[in-house]
Amino acid sequence: MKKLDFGLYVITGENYHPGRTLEEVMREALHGGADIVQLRHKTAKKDELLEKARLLRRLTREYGVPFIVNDDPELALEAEADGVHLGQEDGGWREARERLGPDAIIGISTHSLEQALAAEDAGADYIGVGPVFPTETKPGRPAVTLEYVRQASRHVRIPWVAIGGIGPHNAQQVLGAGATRLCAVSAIVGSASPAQACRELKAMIAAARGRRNGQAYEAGRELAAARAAGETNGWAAAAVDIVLNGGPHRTAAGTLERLVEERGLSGRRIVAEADGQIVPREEWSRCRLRRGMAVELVHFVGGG
Ligand SMILES: Cc1ncc(COP(=O)(O)OP(=O)(O)O)c(N)n1
Ligand SMILES: Cc1ncsc1CCOP(=O)(O)O
Ligand SMILES: [Mg+2]
Repeated sequence: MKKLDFGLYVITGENYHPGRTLEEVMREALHGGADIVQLRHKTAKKDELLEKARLLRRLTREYGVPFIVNDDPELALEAEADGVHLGQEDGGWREARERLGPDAIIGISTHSLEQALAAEDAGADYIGVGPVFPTETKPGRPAVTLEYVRQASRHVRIPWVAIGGIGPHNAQQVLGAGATRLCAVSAIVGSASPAQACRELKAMIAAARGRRNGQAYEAGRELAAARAAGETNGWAAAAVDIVLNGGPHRTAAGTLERLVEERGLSGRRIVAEADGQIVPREEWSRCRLRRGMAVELVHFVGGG
C-alpha cells in the first residue's frame, strides 16, 4: 500500500555545493529532516546518474524516506527508486505508470489549476505547484505566484507541494497561502548547513500545520456545540461563504486573523473591515467569519 506522507521535499542541485560531495550534503539534509528526496541532474550522463541514484537509494533507505528520480522512469527502475517525477513537457505519464506499476510514486509538475486537475485525473500521486517565485534553478520558467498556491489549497485533492525560490526567508508566505508541503533545492543544498535549513523549514511547516489543525479542531468543537444547540448555519460551519473584497469566497479560515493568513497577507500593512466596520488588528483573532459576511482586506503597497 502506497503511503505518501511528507512535509519537506529536497531535490539535489550539484551546482550549489562546489567542494562538497552529494553524499555529504544530502546526508545532512536527511539528518535535518528531509522527508522525501529527488535526484535531479539535468546534464549528467547515464552512468553518472545511475551511480548517484544508487548512492541516494542507499542513503534514503538508511533514513527510511522515499527516493524519487527526475525525468527518467527507466533510471528509477534500475536504481530501485520509489518513483519518478515528470513535468508537463516530459509527457509519458501513462507509460511511466505502466512501466513502474501501481505502487510507484508518480509526481507531476503543474503551473496552473487546470494542469493540476488534469494531473489528478491522470493518476498522479502528488503534484508540484510552481515555481512559486522566480528561481535560478529553473531559469526561463515564469513564476506562478502565491495566487496558484491559494487555488491549489482550495481545489487540489491529492498531495501537492509548493516549489520554486522557497527558503526560510519566504516560506511563511507560502504556508500562509495554504501550502502544507514545501520543496527546495538551492535554499537547502546551497546552504552552509543543509541540516539547519531543513530544520528551519520543517519547524515552519509543523507550525503552519498545527495552526491549521487547531483551527479545524476549534471549528469542529464549535460546530458540535452549535449542532447540540440546534444551530445549523452561521459562524460554526467549518467552511463559510463570505463576500471578500466584493467577490464570493469560500473559506474555512474561521476568523479574520486566519483569513489574512490564508490570503498570504500576514505581516503586511492591512486595514480590515467586516460588514462595513473597521476591525482593529488586536480584534482579528476574535472576529469570527459568518456566512454572508462582507469582508474588505485593503493592503498598502510600497511606502515613503
Ligand atoms: C517536486 C518537483 N516539482 C517540480 C519539478 C520540475 O519538473 P519539470 O517541470 O519536469 O522540470 P525539470 O525538473 O525536469 O527541469 C520537479 N523536478 N520536482
Ligand atoms: C525544478 C523546479 N521546478 C519548478 S521550480 C524548480 C526549481 C526549484 O529550485 P529552488 O528551490 O532552488 O528554487
Ligand atoms: Mg522534467
